[in-house]
Parts: sequence; structure tokens; C-alpha cells
Amino acid sequence: METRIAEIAEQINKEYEGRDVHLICILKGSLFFTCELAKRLTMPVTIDFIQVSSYGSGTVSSGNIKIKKELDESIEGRDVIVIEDIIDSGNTLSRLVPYLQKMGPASLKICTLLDKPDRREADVNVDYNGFDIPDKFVVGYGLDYDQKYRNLPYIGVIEFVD
Ligand SMILES: O=P(O)(O)OC[C@H]1O[C@H](OP(=O)(O)OP(=O)(O)O)[C@H](O)[C@@H]1O
Ligand code: HPA
Ligand SMILES: [Mg+2]
Repeated sequence: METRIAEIAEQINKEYEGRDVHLICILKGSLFFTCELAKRLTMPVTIDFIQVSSYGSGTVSSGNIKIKKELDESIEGRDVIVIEDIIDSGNTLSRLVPYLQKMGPASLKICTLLDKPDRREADVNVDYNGFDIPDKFVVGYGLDYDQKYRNLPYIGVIEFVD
């Protein structure tokens, strides 16, 4: 995990050389990934947080996103990288990206630790992706099931028994 995060950071360091980067961490899941990535970036970095929710306590996206916490700072004219822990149905980012684009960033890229391409319902252009994973509900490293297990220091699959 750390090796892959370091590789992504290196790629970002090269591509954004000489520029400042503004990271947007999508709470709460991408908190851990944002920290690990940010520590490895070498340019001047600023960080802001937004919280949107579509899952509630279930394992399937509701398709609607609600903004629960707005950004603190303007992103107009800034080089923005949105940090996600996972892209699953794509509903969260396919709604959030146009919302952020309207605020006039100089550039906007998407960086995710995990991608579940088999589950996609809405298109998302991913710029940096840690790992493609199969269609299993995963927890740990920031990812929750009903708000639990975010603190696991690894990614695990939840198995549901009836
Ligand atoms: O591609 P999607 O199907 O939209 O799923 C991905 C999103 O769902 C999760 O967030 P959630 O709404 O559970 O909030 P959380 O980060 O606080 O757990 C996850 O952190 C992503 O933001
Ligand atoms: O597999 C997942 N685990 C936790 N949260 C999620 N949000 C979308 N997919 C997932
Ligand atoms: Mg969640």
C-alpha cells in the first residue's frame, strides 16, 4: 500500500513540478489516504475538506449525494486534486466534479486509492488510481461499514452471512 502511494506521489511531484497543489479530501473515507499522499508531496500543498454522503449505513449507493460540509476556501484559479478512497458506482464523483468545475479551478484531477470498475453506473475520469479491486465491500484505511472499521491499518473484505 505505502509503496503504491509513494509511486502516485512521485508521479504527482513530476507532473506538478513548479506549481502549488490544492488537495480536496472527501470526508471521511479519504482522510487516511490524503495524509499518506500529502506527506510524500514535495511542492507547496494546501488541503481542504468537503463531505458528501450517498451511502448512509448500507453497502449500495443511494444515487443522490448530499453536501454535508462545504469547502472552506475558494478553488478559483487553483490546481486542484480531488482525493478519494474509493470509486464504486461513480455516483459521488460524477456529481461532485461538475459542481467543483463550476467554481473555476485552473485544473482539476482525480486521485483515488481504490477503483471498483465492475460497479460503475456513472462515468468518472480517473487521473491517478492506486489499485483496481473486484466487486467486494471493503473496509479499513479510512473505508467504513456503518462508520466502523475505518481505523484498520489494512484493507479487508467484509463478508456478510445470513
Ligand atoms: O462511487 P460511489 O458509489 O459514489 O462510492 C464512493 C464513495 O462512497 C464512500 O463515501 P460515503 O458516502 O460512504 O462517505 P464516507 O467517506 O464518510 O464513508 C466513499 O468514501 C466514496 O466517497
Ligand atoms: O467497498 C466499499 N467499502 C466502503 N465504503 C464504500 N463506499 C463505496 N464502496 C465502498
Ligand atoms: Mg462510507
